[in-house]
Amino acid sequence: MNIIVTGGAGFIGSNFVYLELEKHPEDRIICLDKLTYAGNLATLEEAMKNPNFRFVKGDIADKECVEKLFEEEHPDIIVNFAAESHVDRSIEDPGIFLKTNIMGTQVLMDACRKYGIKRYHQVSTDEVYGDLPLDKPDLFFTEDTPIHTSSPYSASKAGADLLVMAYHRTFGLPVTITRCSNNYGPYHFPEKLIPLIISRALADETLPVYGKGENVRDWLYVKDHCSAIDLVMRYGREGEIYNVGGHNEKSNLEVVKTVIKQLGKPESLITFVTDRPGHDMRYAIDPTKIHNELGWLPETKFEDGIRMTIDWYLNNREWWENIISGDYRNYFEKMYVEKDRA
Ligand SMILES: Cc1cn([C@H]2C[C@H](O)[C@@H](COP(=O)(O)OP(=O)(O)O[C@H]3O[C@H](C)C(=O)[C@H](O)[C@H]3O)O2)c(=O)[nH]c1=O
Repeated sequence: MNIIVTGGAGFIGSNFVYLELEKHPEDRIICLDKLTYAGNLATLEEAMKNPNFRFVKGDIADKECVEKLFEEEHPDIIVNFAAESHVDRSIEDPGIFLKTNIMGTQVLMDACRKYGIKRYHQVSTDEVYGDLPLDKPDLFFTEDTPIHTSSPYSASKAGADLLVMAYHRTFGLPVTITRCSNNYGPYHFPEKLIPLIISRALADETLPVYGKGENVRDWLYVKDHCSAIDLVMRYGREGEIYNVGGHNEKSNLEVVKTVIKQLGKPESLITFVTDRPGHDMRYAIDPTKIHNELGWLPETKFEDGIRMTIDWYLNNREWWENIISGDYRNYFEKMYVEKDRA
């Protein structure tokens, strides 16, 4: 099969490219990526050596570029990872989130209708469900939980999900959606909590924790997430949504302290900073449906996953040091350090 992976130079997309090349050597993987600040060709260096892999630089919201690729590659499956994903950035500047996450999804699906495909798979997020309270630990997001978004980011992802389901109902497009909890693992861009804490702790810099650090996230090792997507896009039922979660709920402070401890750094680096506006309190996923229908379960315990992740960052310093020594450093200072002083 020919599979177009959009956003394949980003965090989850690149992990997915590697999983597909290894698990399905019979398939051809075409990566379409705009190479925004969060995309990185260095991440795909190994994939580039594989004759079954092709990289194309382009924007999913660019109709001409997308149609040209469909004409060249005759894809069977499209997996859409391409998205602006950072909640804080969406609060600063929502426009690009709507353009890429919603309009980009529309352009891709229109191409699917025009040229015909076997499956369009949308990679979505549990943030579309909003949040859960801390004092009701037995509540989880299921696929029937109503959409209730908090940030421009989650609203844009929810808008895209609604559009995907509308294309299924109205045009009969063979679609599936997965909604995942927070991913962590190799190639995670160091603006996100875990890699940010690792990279800053290694440099003995302050570690910004929003509010009191009580917010809870359900951490999912990225490779487990990728294997779930692989199953759903091949064997999931058309028109269905599948939640993908790790059952690894941790408060942000717990996560930060775990990383600091493993790196042998002092807790005095922790700095409590102004909270994120509209900050979701708790995410927790019930993955019963994907387990019952497709036999998927997360394989990686948080204790193992975080150790592997820290080791990866220790062994791949060049990858993230190149990122944080560039423009991103200025962005970070503006977003966190100045805010902290205010
Ligand atoms: C960057 C940063 C974050 N935080 C807090 C904010 C959150 O409660 C938690 C994780 O934040 P992060 O921005 O890494 O991830 P989320 O906002 O939970 O969203 C992530 O997971 C979902 C599922 C997606 O869909 C998003 O695309 C993805 O970015 O740590 C801090 O306390 N300090 C910091 O410096």
